[in-house]
Order: sequence, then C-alpha cells, then structure tokens
Amino acid sequence: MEGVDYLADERKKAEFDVNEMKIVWAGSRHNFELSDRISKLVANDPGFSKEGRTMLPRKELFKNTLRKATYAWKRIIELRLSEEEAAKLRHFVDEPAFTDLHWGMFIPAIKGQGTDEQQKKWLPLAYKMQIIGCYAQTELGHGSNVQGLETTATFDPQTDEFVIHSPTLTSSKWWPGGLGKVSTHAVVYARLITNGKDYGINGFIVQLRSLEDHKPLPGVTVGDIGLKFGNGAYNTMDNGVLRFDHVRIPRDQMLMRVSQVTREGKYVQSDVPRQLLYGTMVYVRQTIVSDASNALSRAVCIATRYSAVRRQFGSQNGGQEIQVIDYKTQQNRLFPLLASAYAFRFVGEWLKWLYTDVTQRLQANDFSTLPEAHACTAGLKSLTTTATADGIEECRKLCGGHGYLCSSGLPELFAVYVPACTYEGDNTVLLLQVARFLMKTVSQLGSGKKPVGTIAYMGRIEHLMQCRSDVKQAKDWLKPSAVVEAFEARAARMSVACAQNLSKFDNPEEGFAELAADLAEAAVAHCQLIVVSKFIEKLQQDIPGEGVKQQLEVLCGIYYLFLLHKHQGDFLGTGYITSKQASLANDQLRALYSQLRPNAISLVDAFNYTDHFLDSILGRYDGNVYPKLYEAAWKDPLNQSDIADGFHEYIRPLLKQQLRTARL
Ligand SMILES: CCCCCCCC(=O)SCCNC(=O)CCNC(=O)[C@H](O)C(C)(C)COP(=O)(O)OP(=O)(O)OC[C@H]1O[C@@H](n2cnc3c(N)ncnc32)[C@H](O)[C@@H]1OP(=O)(O)O
Ligand SMILES: Cc1cc2nc3c(=O)[nH]c(=O)nc-3n(C[C@H](O)[C@H](O)[C@H](O)COP(=O)(O)OP(=O)(O)OC[C@H]3O[C@@H](n4cnc5c(N)ncnc54)[C@H](O)[C@@H]3O)c2cc1C
Repeated sequence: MEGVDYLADERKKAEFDVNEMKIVWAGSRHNFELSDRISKLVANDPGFSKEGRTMLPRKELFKNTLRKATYAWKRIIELRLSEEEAAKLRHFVDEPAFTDLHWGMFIPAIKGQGTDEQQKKWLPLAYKMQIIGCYAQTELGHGSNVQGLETTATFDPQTDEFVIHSPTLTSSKWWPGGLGKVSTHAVVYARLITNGKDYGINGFIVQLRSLEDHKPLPGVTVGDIGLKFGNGAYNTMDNGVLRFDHVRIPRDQMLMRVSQVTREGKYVQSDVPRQLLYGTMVYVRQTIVSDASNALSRAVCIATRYSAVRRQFGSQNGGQEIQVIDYKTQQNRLFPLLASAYAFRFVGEWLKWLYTDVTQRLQANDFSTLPEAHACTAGLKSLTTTATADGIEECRKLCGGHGYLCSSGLPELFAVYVPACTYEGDNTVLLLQVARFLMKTVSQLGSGKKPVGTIAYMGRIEHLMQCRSDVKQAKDWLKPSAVVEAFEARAARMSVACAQNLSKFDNPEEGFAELAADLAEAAVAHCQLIVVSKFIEKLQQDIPGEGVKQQLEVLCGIYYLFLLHKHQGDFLGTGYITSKQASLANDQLRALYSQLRPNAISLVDAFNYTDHFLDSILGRYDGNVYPKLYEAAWKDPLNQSDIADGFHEYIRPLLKQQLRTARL
C-alpha cells in the first residue's frame, strides 16, 4: 500500500532529535540545507533517473552518462549554481563520469603545480569546460612506483618544445578516468630529460584531441581499456589507454611551480620540496576519506532499514516473527559499521581541516607539516576505504538473498566503491608510507625533536611503554582517557617493536622489506588511534539537540570497543590489557548494542538520503520492500515476454528430443 510508513514504529522509538543529528552529520546547518536542497532537486528531475542503469549494454550506458553529465552542466548554468552547489549536484547525480577527474584531479593539478601564469591561462578554459582534462599518471607497467614511470618529455632547445614519447609498450598510460573517449587534454606525468640528463617525473599539460572534430591529434593513440567489474557500476567511466609518438608541446606547458626548464634548457629546482609534485594525490586522498563515510553510510542505511523490515523465526501462537535486527549476531555485524560511518565522517571533517591548514602553510612557504599531512591522508585513505569496501559487502550479506539483487543497490555500490582500495594509491603501499613515517619518528625520539600533531603521543613513549590499563569494571571502558591510552600504548608499542626488529638488520631497506607485514599492522594501529581520538575530540565539543550527544557517545563506544575486540591480540600481546579487561570490554560492547537498538533507524535517517540517491528497494524510507521487489522483478527485460528469446532455438528441440526418447 502506497503512503504507509512501515518503519513508523521504529521511528517512534528514537531517543534523540533526528533533525539536530542531521546537522551534526552534515557538518553544519549550511551544509545540511545545501545537501537537502540539491539532493531533492536531483531526485525530482527525471533527467537524472537511474532506472534500468544496471541493464544497459556498455555503449548505451556510456552514452547515457555523457547525456547526464551534459544535462547536469546545463542545469548548473541555468540555475547559476555556485561551485559548492555544482559539486553537490554532481555528487547526488551519483554516476562516475569524466567530470570527476576533470574537476577532481585535472583542475587541482594545475592549481597545485602550475605557476600563476599557467593557472591564468588554463583554469578559465577548464572552469568553462571549453577543454576537458584528466590525470594521466599510471602506466601499463607502473602505477604504485611513480618514480618508475617510463614516458619521456625531452626538451628540444631548437624549437623550445618538449617531445612527449612512449618508448615502450609498458609506458602506455593505462587507467586514467575520462581519458578513453572524452578528455581533450591531460596532465601527463613523464620523465623530464634535458641536456641528456633525466630529472625524474614532472607534470605536463598535453592536448590529446582536436577541439574541432575531437579526433586524436597526430602522434596520439588513445582509447578505452575495456569493461570493468560489475554491472553498470564504474563502466560509466572511460578509463583509458594513451600512447605518444614524439608529440611536441610548448615549453610553457610543463607545470612549473616545483621546478622549471629555462629557454636554454637548464633545469631549475624551486625552493619548494619536490614532493609537492605528489600534491594532487594528497588532495584527492583527503576527499576519498570524506567520501568513505558517504558510501559506508549508504550501505548501512540500506542494511539497517531492511533488517528492521525483515523477519525470520520465533513466531509463537501465530504472532509475528522476530525482526532480524534483534538478533545479537546481526547487531554485532551491523552496529559497528553504523558507528564506523559516523567515525569516518568526523575524521574526514578533521582531515579536511588539516589539509586546509597545510595548504595555507605551503602558500606561506612553510613545509613543516607536509610529512604529517602525507602520512595522515595516505593512512586514513587506506584505513577508511578498506573498512568501507568490506563494510558494503558485509551489508550485502546482512540483507540475505535479497542483498544479491541489483535492485538492493548494494552490488552496484560495492562495484563502484571497491577500486577506491586501489586507486589513488594501493592501500598496502600507502600503509607502508605511514610505517616509514612512524619509523622515522621513533628513530628521532632521543634527538630532542618533539613529535607534534597526530604523533605527539610518541613524546610520552616511556610512559606508554610501561603503563597498564586500570579498567576494573565494564563501564570503566566508557572513560575516554582509558580508551585513548589503550590505543596509544598499542600503537606506540607496535611501532617500537618494529623499530627494534629493524635495527637488527645491517641494511635498513632489507629490514623494511622483510618486516613489511608487521610494519603495515603498526600503521593500522596508528591510524585507528587517529580515528578514535578524533571521534572522542568531537564529543568534547558543544553538541546541541536533545539526546544527540548521548547517541554519539554510544556510537563512539561501539566503534572503539569493536576495534578493541577485533584486535584483542594486539592489546593483549603488547601487554597493555589483561584477558579479564578484554572480556569486560566485550561486556560493555554488548550493553551499548542494546542502547543503540531503539535508535538504529533514526540514526540512519539522520543521513538524510533520498530514495533516489539510495536507489535501493531494501533501503526505501517507507520500508515497503516486498511489493516493490515483486514489481521490480517484472520490469526485467527477461520478463517482457512469456517465452524467452532462444527458447525455440535451443530448449524446444531439447524438450522434443526428451519427449521422443520417453515415448520409445
Ligand atoms: C576524483 C576521484 C577519483 C579517483 C581516481 C583515481 C585517480 C588515481 O588513481 S591517480 C594515480 C594515483 N597514483 C598513486 O597514488 C601512486 C601511489 N604511489 C605513490 O604515491 C608514490 O610513488 C609512493 C608514495 C608510494 C612512493 O614515493 P617515492 O617518491 O617513490 O618514494 P619514497 O621514498 O617512499 O618517498 C620519498 C619521500 O617523499 C615523501 N612522499 C611520498 N609521497 C608523498 C606525498 N604524496 N606528499 C608528500 N610527501 C610524499 C615520502 O614520505 C618520502 O619522504 P622522506 O624522504 O622524508 O622520507
Ligand atoms: C578504477 C580506477 C581508476 C583509476 N584512475 C586513475 C586515474 O585517473 N589516473 C591515473 O593515473 N591512474 C588511475 N588509476 C590507477 C591507480 O592509481 C593504480 O592502479 C594504483 O595506484 C595502484 O597501482 P598498480 O595498479 O600499479 O598496483 P601494483 O603496484 O601493481 O599493485 C599490485 C600488488 O602489489 C602490491 N605492491 C606493490 N608495491 C608494493 C610494495 N612496495 N610493497 C608491498 N606490496 C606492494 C600491492 O599491494 C598490490 O597487492 C586508476 C585505477 C583504477 C582501478
């Protein structure tokens, strides 16, 4: 029946002000109003319909994406949306497209690595979409090892040009989004060679296609790399392959903020660190952390609503069966994911602040916080995307069989999300970057250099190496100081153990390679400490709204106690807690699940997702799941006729043959 809210009873149970929680989730009243307005604008516009997306063949799917992206641009212009509003609109259209790379990487690369003059020339064209750009770094043979890229940019002093060339098959650019079919330009990363010397990787703006007929320019070979995982999903994106055969570009198309090549071909290094060349990656990693909470909360919203609708077992005297959300095992799988979504939201907010701070410092030539910004963005990108990808898959399983249907929204969400574990830095490779940062920090402990920011705790290393938890009863685990010290002691002890083991090797690089698995675990412990600390710090702020802070305290408790339970081995092995204290933590965790249960539906309502954005029958706001699933099945192309194509060709002769055999 239309108009009935099947989750109304659940909503009545809420013990907090949901509208105020919506503002906390959005980050501010301004953000809430913006998201609310733009998400409804998109949801109510048939031009952005998602109907049948997973059933379209690739060519049609891609064409439809081009239509949508262009329509989005048209609406942005017509409605005179600000940059902030336009970004929100693209977000709620919810379809990976070339525009993600144009706005998300091409423009930031020019902003971060271009000189003022270069920005003045290229940015207006890009902002008006008179040129469309992508970020062409990865090659067929190398992605993680950026220094190993093979494309060359050789300076020709005769003509004042760079010659861009792909010397081998493995040097073909491979993967860049938006490259295959749409981009007219790319920021290409290539080895700069001048006066016969190789100066390593630098960025160059290269035109790939004619602005007249969109044909590849002479010397450029470009195309799509082929179908990717999942129906619909990331196949809306034209990830591309690109080869250069001695393509010439003017010298001033080298991005020259970090280093320059003079008219005479002299290479000049600015006084900014070379690592700024990696700046676009730092920026995007930070945005990926914020996005993790979007993807995870979306999956959790679907699984939570469906878990309240779905009933299995336990009916007595013809009464209703039990809602699956009331099974403790379901809660133990679902509620930590709900808590993680909130945790990632707050750490994402904090990381955005850190990034803004480091950007302002860089502009003032203060590079001191760059290593920490790199470690935080790399580590948190790795931690949050791994947990989110695993979490989406867990949500699918939490929805039983129906979760496997595309109409649940979960398979496509997973297929779109899972490459986040790989792109913008493979998650293991990024953890090893954090580990290097930690080992450097430990090695400098005696030097008088005081660790600051997220590694300030290392400054109390002597205490952290010997302290013991003073938890005596389950509720002691609710004390923030007890929790922070536990996570600090675990992270510090794992880092110090790695450093001690490393010191046994004559060659530190060999040691690092040998101990890489332990080092990655130490990096995870450090990153989890950051997330836990930032959640706890958030709770120390003034949070208005009846019951809102209490709910966040429950979520925070679930987040860290679940981690403590899952990584018990670390906490016990490093000797900070006893097995009795671990067991008390688990008792407290169960108690928190019971406190969360009546608020579960309202906590996912606080994400304020429209049904259009969720695109899930199981996650519908009104919980009207079964009639809609039934209806959707009949819309499948297979059900357009009673007799399937191919029946007369294949099945009928088979049946006839069986019939003949039976008669014999
Ligand atoms: C819009 C959203 C859609 C997203 C689409 C996805 C787009 C993409 O995927 S684009 C391609 C992304 N590619 C990657 O992320 C590649 C991952 N690899 C790397 O980042 C690097 O090669 C990396 C960091 C692994 C190794 O760097 P490399 O220079 O070879 O060696 P390394 O010795 O480890 O680092 C040198 C120094 O630079 C520092 N450093 C490394 N990266 C950075 C960085 N990003 N920022 C600041 N410093 C850095 C290191 O800490 C080290 O410092 P120190 O010398 O003080 O110890
Ligand atoms: C959907 C998608 C979109 C992308 N978009 C873009 C784009 O727009 N532009 C662009 O330039 N690139 C893009 N990429 C490429 C992406 O950035 C790379 O795939 C990524 O950086 C990982 O590099 P790789 O593929 O070389 O992995 P590899 O490094 O080959 O990884 C393979 C395995 O080796 C392991 N490994 C590698 N090095 C080490 C090490 N030192 N120690 C321990 N283990 C190691 C990894 O953990 C992994 O398990 C995209 C990729 C995908 C999947």
